[in-house]
Order: sequence, then C-alpha cells, then structure tokens
Amino acid sequence: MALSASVRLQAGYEHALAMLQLAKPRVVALIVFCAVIGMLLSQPALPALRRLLPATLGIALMAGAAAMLNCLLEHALDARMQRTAWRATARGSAGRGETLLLAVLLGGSGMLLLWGWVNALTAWLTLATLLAYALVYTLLLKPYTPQNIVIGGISGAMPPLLGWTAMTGQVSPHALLLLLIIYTWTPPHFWALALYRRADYARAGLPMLPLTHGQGFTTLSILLYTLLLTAVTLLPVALGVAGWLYLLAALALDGRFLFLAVQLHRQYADALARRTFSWSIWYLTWLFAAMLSDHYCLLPVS
Ligand code: HEM
Ligand SMILES: CC(C)=CCC/C(C)=C/CC/C(C)=C/COP(=O)(O)OP(=O)(O)O
Repeated sequence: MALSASVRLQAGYEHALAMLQLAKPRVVALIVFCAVIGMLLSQPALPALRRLLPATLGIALMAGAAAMLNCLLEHALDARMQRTAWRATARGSAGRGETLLLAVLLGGSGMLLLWGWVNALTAWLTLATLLAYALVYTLLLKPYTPQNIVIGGISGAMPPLLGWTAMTGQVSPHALLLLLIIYTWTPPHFWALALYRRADYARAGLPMLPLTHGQGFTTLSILLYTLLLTAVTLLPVALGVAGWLYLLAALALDGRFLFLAVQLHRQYADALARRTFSWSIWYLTWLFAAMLSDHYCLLPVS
C-alpha cells in the first residue's frame, strides 16, 4: 500500500517535471534575463521590488505559456524530430486538454499580474507577443516560409522592450534598440541550429533555410546577419547610451561570433554549427550583462 503511494507520488512528480519542460525553461530563463535587464536599464537606480517582481513573474509566466502552446500545436511535428520527440506532448503522455488548461492558467495569471501590478501597456504588449509566437509564428510562418524566424523573430526580440515598458509605461528609442539587437541576433542563432539539425527538419517537412536554399546560402546568411548584428550592437555607443565597458565587451563578443561565422561559411562542419549555436546563447547573455554593468559604471566614449 505504502509502496504504491510512493510509486504514484514518483509518477506524479515525473509528470509535473515533464509538463514544466513544455514551458521551455532554459529559453524562458534567457528571455526573462533580457527582460529584467530592460527593466534595470530603463532606470538610473534600482527599481522598487514591488514593481520588478510582478513584472518579472508576469513576463516569465506568459513566455512559458507561449512555449507550452507551441508544444501543444506542434505535437505531431515534434514527434517526428529527434530533438523534440521526448516532449510530453509529442509522446502523448501530456493530454491536450491538460496542456491547454495549464497554458491558459499560466498565461492568465501572468496577464493578471501585469495588468494589476504593472501597467496595461505591458500587459497588452506581452499578450500580443504571446499570440505572435504561439499562433502567428507556429501556425502561419514556421510551416510555410524559410523566412519564418526573420518575421517571427520580432516576438522573441520583445522581452527587453516589455521590461522597459513595465518600468516606465512607455516605449522609448533605447528600448527599441535592445529589441533590434535580439532581432538581428535571432537568424544566426536559429540557422546555426537548423544546419546541424537539418535531417530533423527534413523529416518534419519544415521549410528551414538549409533545406530550401542549401548549406552555402545559409552560412552566407548567417555571416551577413552577424555583420549586421555587429553594426547594431555598436549603435548604443554611437548614440551615447553605452560607454567603454560595453564597447570592449561588444567588440570581443562580436569578434568571436564573426570568427565562427566566417569559419562556418568557409569550411562547414556540423560540430562548428553546433559551436556557433551554443556561442549565440553565451553571446546574448554576456552582451546584456555587459550592457547592465556599463549602465551602473558608465565611462562615456566621448
Ligand atoms: C523566433 C525566434 C527563435 C527561434 C526560432 C529559436 C529556436 C531555438 C531552438 C529550435 C532551440 C532548441 C535547441 C535544442 O533543442 O537543442 C533554441 C534553444 C535556445 N534558445 Fe532560441 N530561438 C529563438 C529565439 C530565442 C530567444 C529570443 C532567446 C532568448 C532571448 C532564445 C534562447 C534560447 C536558449 C537559451 C536556448 C537553449 C535551450 C536549451 O539549452 O535547452 N531563443 N532556440
Ligand atoms: C514574453 C513572451 C510572451 C515571449 C514569447 C516568445 C517566445 C517564448 C519566444 C521563444 C522563441 C523560441 C523558443 C523559438 C523556438 O521555437 P520553435 O517552435 O522553432 O522551437 P522548437 O522546435 O524547439 O519547438
């Protein structure tokens, strides 16, 4: 009797963990990190916790709900790809009703938090971001065009702007600059993965750039977007909103990204594409961390 109770408890715990994985916690962690940096950059001093906490939790809950809806809507495609076949929605261990209910609960509580404790503008913009990713990107872009992430990337790029509006109640050019950085970062981030996972995407019948336009065109596109990203990441210095600390970090991070992109284009190997994808994640983390450090000890580049 006691044994069966503990087995049931263990199974319940494993199921809860599998449901949590549907919220793509690692991706959401970086999304929330960028949103929090947007919040901190919008103020000269540390914002009050009573504003920072509901904003952070609200954005995290809605991003998790968006990811969960994506897993629900793509369960059949995910089942065909090695990388995603383990997801509870793909395996069938998560019921559709259960997943939808959880996504609505998470998204609904996030919306309530933002609406009640932050501001209406942030609540609406976060809802629009959720719908843009979960519906427009997942259903209308991803299955039909290799430019899916170039258009859909806008939703992934929104978090720092959401953080900014959460603290200020308005959109500012500085916040749009942060959005532009993630927006130009997204194609190299995703296409590097799409290259070494192209067999997966072929099995799922998704029109990703390496399949529709080939490896050479994709690596060239990665290189061009990385060059564009380098230019965009130098804009905060040119516009006087970031100083020496950020400039040095951006040059070092961009340098490594460009080095990998050039190597990838000249001598393609799956291992190099994997390294480029992995670097893209470290790149964004360090770039935003550098922006924040620079904000608190601004040494202007005059
Ligand atoms: C539409 C835009 C985006 C697309 C299509 C995309 C695509 C992907 C894919 C397919 C993976 C899965 C890799 C795997 O399973 O091994 C991934 C991983 C990841 N992405 Fe993105 N991504 C996008 C935007 C973003 C944004 C905006 C962020 C954060 C600001 C982000 C952060 C991450 C992180 C941290 C991982 C690693 C997750 C892990 O290790 O489990 N991505 N991305
Ligand atoms: C604040 C807020 C509401 C944000 C929502 C935006 C959001 C969750 C963006 C995530 C980007 C992402 C994981 C794309 C991969 O999707 P994919 O479907 O191509 O990846 P997959 O094949 O792993 O499912």
